Amino acid sequence: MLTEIAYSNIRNLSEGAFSPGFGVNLITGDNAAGKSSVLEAIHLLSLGRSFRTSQLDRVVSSTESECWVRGSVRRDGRITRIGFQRAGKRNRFRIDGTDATSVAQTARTLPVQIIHPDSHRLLTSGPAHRRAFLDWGCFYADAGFHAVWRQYRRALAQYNCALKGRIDRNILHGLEQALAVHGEDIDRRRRFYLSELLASLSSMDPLWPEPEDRVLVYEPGWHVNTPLLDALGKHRQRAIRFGSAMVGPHRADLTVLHRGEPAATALSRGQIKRVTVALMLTQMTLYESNAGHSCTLMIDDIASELDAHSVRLVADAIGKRSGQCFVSALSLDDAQPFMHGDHRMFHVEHGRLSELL
Ligand SMILES: Nc1ncnc2c1ncn2[C@@H]1O[C@H](COP(=O)(O)OP(=O)(O)OP(=O)(O)O)[C@@H](O)[C@H]1O
Repeated sequence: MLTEIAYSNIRNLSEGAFSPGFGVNLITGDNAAGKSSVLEAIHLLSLGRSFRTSQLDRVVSSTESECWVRGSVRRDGRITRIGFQRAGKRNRFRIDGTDATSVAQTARTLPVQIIHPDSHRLLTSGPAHRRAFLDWGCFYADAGFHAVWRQYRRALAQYNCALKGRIDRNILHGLEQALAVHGEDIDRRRRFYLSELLASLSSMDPLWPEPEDRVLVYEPGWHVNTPLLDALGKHRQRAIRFGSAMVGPHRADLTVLHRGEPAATALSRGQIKRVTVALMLTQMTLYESNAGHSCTLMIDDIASELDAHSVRLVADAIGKRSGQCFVSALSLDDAQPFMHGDHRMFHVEHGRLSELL
């Protein structure tokens, strides 16, 4: 768990620090006070990226050229200090006073999961969101996944360059072999992870409308009964025409069906949000039971578009797990359903955070 956090120049947060508690940490404040920016700081500390934008420069205070976040993480009685700095176009990650070799190190030290107003895009937007969801689970559940995934991405980038004729096309076949080996490995790992996730889904049944009608369909990104190498060869001419690989795990998808129809069109907006929360919480609790330690959960403005009953269901589902959680809300009234057990309250005003005692 995160025991200390300090930050500088994250959007409207100039400089600040606080000590969150083990249970629920409520962060209240008016619109534009800086609540989401506090959660963004924690997200940056773990993953070096924002959950709101892919352009990190937007996160740095507009009048400054750099930002940083530092934190202390306690696990099994040991404290690890981690840090993230964005200066100019450069990101730097630190662990216990030395540069981290990759962001995977800080991500594993402080696993985080965030549920925010756009999380429903997991169901309503393109397959990239669902692949990211699957790969989040694989990354934390499977120590070997990240290395294979990187090898695949590297081979894919080279393959796409060769398809466009930027490098020698004679190497296409060799690259297809590398893509097939790593791609089938990714697929095997995703399938294994998914089987575990499916077995755990029932723990969040109260959040699903008619859970008995729920079906999740995984599509690997190429024809199921064909070896990936053959599929790549078969689609090579099309790939040359479009300048990118047509098949492979980078084209995978996971469709959630409700009564046989895609949940994105069969369910209401509020139901989609509940199902999204159910999927993300299942993923987190699965991680926590496999890893034996908790993940830091952040919930940004959950009340938006959910009725009181749905908020209560989400709060009950969250209350079942023990572990650190940050909840942002406009008022203490909105946050009331989450105030169970051990909780601390913080208030943000014009980018300044203080604890409510
Ligand atoms: N790069 C930046 N530099 C300075 N301020 C910024 C920057 N990016 C955004 N802001 C401002 O920071 C403020 C805080 O935004 P934030 O989204 O954290 O507020 P919030 O409390 O979560 O609001 P809401 O309840 O409306 O979601 C806003 O006024 C926003 O315009």
